[in-house]
This record gives sequence, C-alpha cells and structure tokens, in this order.
Amino acid sequence: MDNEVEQPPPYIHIERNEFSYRKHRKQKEEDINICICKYTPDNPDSACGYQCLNLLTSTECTPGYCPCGEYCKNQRFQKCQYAKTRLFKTGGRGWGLLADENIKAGQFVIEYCGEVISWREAKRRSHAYDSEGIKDAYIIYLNADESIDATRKGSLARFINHSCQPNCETRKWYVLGEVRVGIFAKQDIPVGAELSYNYNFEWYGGVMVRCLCGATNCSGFLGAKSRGFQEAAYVWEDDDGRFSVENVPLYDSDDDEPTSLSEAMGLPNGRGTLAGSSNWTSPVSDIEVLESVEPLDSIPMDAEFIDNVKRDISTSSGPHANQSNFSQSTVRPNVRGRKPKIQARTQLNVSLITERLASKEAQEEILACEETSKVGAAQLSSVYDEIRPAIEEHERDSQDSVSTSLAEKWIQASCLKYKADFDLYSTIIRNVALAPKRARQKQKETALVENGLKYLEN
Ligand SMILES: C[S@@+](CC[C@H](N)C(=O)[O-])C[C@H]1O[C@@H](n2cnc3c(N)ncnc32)[C@H](O)[C@@H]1O
Repeated sequence: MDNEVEQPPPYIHIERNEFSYRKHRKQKEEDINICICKYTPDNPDSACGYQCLNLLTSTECTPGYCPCGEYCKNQRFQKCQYAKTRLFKTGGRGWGLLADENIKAGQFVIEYCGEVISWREAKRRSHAYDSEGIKDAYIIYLNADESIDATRKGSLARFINHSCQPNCETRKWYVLGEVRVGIFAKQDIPVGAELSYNYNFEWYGGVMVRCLCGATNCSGFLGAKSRGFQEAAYVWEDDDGRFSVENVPLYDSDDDEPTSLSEAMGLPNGRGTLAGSSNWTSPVSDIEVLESVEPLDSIPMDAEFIDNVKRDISTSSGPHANQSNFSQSTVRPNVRGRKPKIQARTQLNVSLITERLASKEAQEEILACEETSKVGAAQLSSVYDEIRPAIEEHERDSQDSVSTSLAEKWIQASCLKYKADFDLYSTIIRNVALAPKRARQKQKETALVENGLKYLEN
C-alpha cells in the first residue's frame, strides 16, 4: 500500500517576517499609540474591542503600554491569532488553503509572512525565479519601497490562491513600528470553503498565468491589469495541468492562430502590412487612438507651445497625414513570428493641428488652464514640504507615517493638480477636435450679419 501523502514543494515555514536587507525597525517610545480602553470583567469587549482607537486605525497595541494589559484583544498579528485553515490540492491551480472552521466576515485569517525585501530585489528575484522555472509567484506588494517574498520562506498564507470574486482581502496593519500584511475575511466563510483574495500586486514580467478562478467577472489572467501583462502572447498547458501564457497580444481577434514571420513582417503573403503601406487597415478607431496621442503629453507649458508643437511634429509625415487629425496606428513586427501587435502610435496631421491650436480662443483657454495647473503644482509642492520632515524622520518615502489631516490635505492637493492637468489636456484636445465646429459657427454668424445688411439695403 502507498502511504505517501502528496506534499507541496518544500519551503521554510515562518510566522514572523524576516529582514535580511535591513534591520527590523525598533518602535520609538514617542511613536507608541496608547488607547483609552479599560478592561472590565463583565464586558470583555471593553478590552480593545471594536471601539479601540488603535484598532480603528489598523494599529496593534504595544504590550506593556496597553491599559488592558494581558486582556488586550488587539494584538492578533503578534499573538498569531489565526483562523483554522488546511492545505489542499486544487484542480489546475496547485495547492490552496481552505477554511477549517467557520470564519466570520471581517475576521483576521492569517498573516502573509515572508522575507521583506526591497523593490529592486523583488524585481531581480522575480526574474531569477522565472529562469529557475518556478511557476508560482509569491511576491506581494508591501509599500512604495518594499515587498514580501514568500517563495522560500513564508506562512500558510502563501498558498492562498487568487480569485476575481474573492472571499478574503489583504489589509495592512502597523505592528510594533512595522507594516504587516494580513488576510481578512470579506464575508462569512463556511468551513471547507477555499480561501482566496484578489492579487492586486504588480506582476513582475515573466510568464502570465491564465486565471482559473471560475468567477463570472474573471479578468482572464492573473495580473491582467498590470503593466507586465502588456508585454506578452501564448497560452499553453503545462505538464502539471496549469495554463500559462507568454506574449499575450493586446487585442483579442477572432482568430487566434499564430501568424507566420512573413505575415508578421507584412511581406506579400501576409494580411497585414507595416504602417505606411496602403494595404493595412487599422482596427483601431480614431477615438481609441486619441487616448494615446503621445505628443500632447509633452506639449511644453508655456506661451510658446505652438511653436514647439510645430517643431515637434513637423517631421511627421505618412500616407494618411492629410486624411484625419490622427492617422494610422503602426504595427510592430513580432520577432517570434507571431501576430503583429497593434501599437497605438500615431502620426499627426501637422498643418491642421497647428492651425487649430493657433486660434486666439484656443490659446486663451489653454493659457488659463495652464495657470490653474501651475497653482495646483505650487500647492502640492507646499504640502509636500510640510510632509517631508515626517517622511525623513521615518526614513521612507511614503505617506504611511503622516497624520490623517496632513494626508487628507495631500490627497486634496493631488486631486486639484490632477484635475487641472486633465482640464489642460482636454482643452487642447477639444480645441483640436472642435475647431471646425467653431469655424462653422463663425461662418453662420457672418452670413447672418451679411444677410441682415442685404435685407436692410433692399
Ligand atoms: C501565491 S501562489 C498560491 C499557491 C500556489 N497555488 C501553490 O501551489 O503554491 C500563486 C500561484 O498559484 C497559482 N494560482 C493562484 N491563483 C490562481 C488562479 N486563480 N488561477 C490559476 N492559477 C492560480 C499561480 O501559479 C500563481 O502564480
């Protein structure tokens, strides 16, 4: 009889994050938040229950400082107060974790432990794991500078799979001066149900994985919304029954077969041709192309912008340059003989755009928006100056450690600045797109005046 029970690939089990590239931060006394809870035996919830100020700000109480002492219930990460879970083998998604007891909505399930590493190291390791053939990704985002890597060392949380309709979520908590990531139940989870959360972390290149979560709103691939996903093209079934993807094209055509290299290069037997050839018809509409008009991003913010635009775009030419404001998308030959990828690169109709942006109305409108944008930028930079000491004190370039009121100020200033920038760009686009309407309106007005004069003459 075969007594061997299948086990997941080996890893080192830890229940505390490990710090190899830097030391664990020591919590300074002045940084310790002390709540005002009081333990009373007849009301156990009084000991750092749902009204605890620390709990409400996702901060664990510090032992020795909490007024509730040993009764404090707000030290779940420190005391590893996890829900009961169990490993199991899924169909097609490797190992997974399931609830081994009923879990209540909002309950802390488990901490995502691993090695705390810098973003640079995360990127390096991710590529290294990829080339070592490690298919499962265990690196998650911690903050602007750091990640947690549970590939070699981690807690059971490393086995929780992704779902586009998850029953858990990740939450960040401050514990003794460090940020830690916990998995929390989003809803009541019955015993035996698989635990899942949405992998909202940046997918560092490498192979893409087809999502097998089965949710109706499934986005198709793990990390489908990440930047890394844009690079990729093929779905294959691995030996272990998992689907992986390499080089997924940005568009989804009705026939997904690979094209030959000659097709991809636009040679005579191919359907597509490189930009500039009259055979190619772009499936990308003008509206879609508008979203990615690159030169508009780089229009300088001063009164001489028209001249600069003229200079910047005077070199663009092409067969379609005089047909519309934004002409053909270009096609990048795919070196691996796959379908050509449509790139939303555009060529501009130079004279038309210059003419439209040169109108007095356009200039006035754009300059006014530019002014608002400058005010927004100045406000943002002054708020940043306020925040800087707090950031420097905490030796990290994030707003994790500033007060809520300052963070709110920062958010308001950022929104103002983004809105001003948006207004500026949309004004430029509107002036390019709507100028003919304005011209027609003027013609109409002139005609009305002329007709009126004629009427009076008669
Ligand atoms: C953090 S690990 C989860 C545990 C993993 N299943 C294991 O066996 O160790 C993430 C990896 O699990 C697999 N995975 C997780 N969720 C998936 C899903 N919804 N569909 C397909 N594969 C999934 C992918 O290979 C992914 O890189």
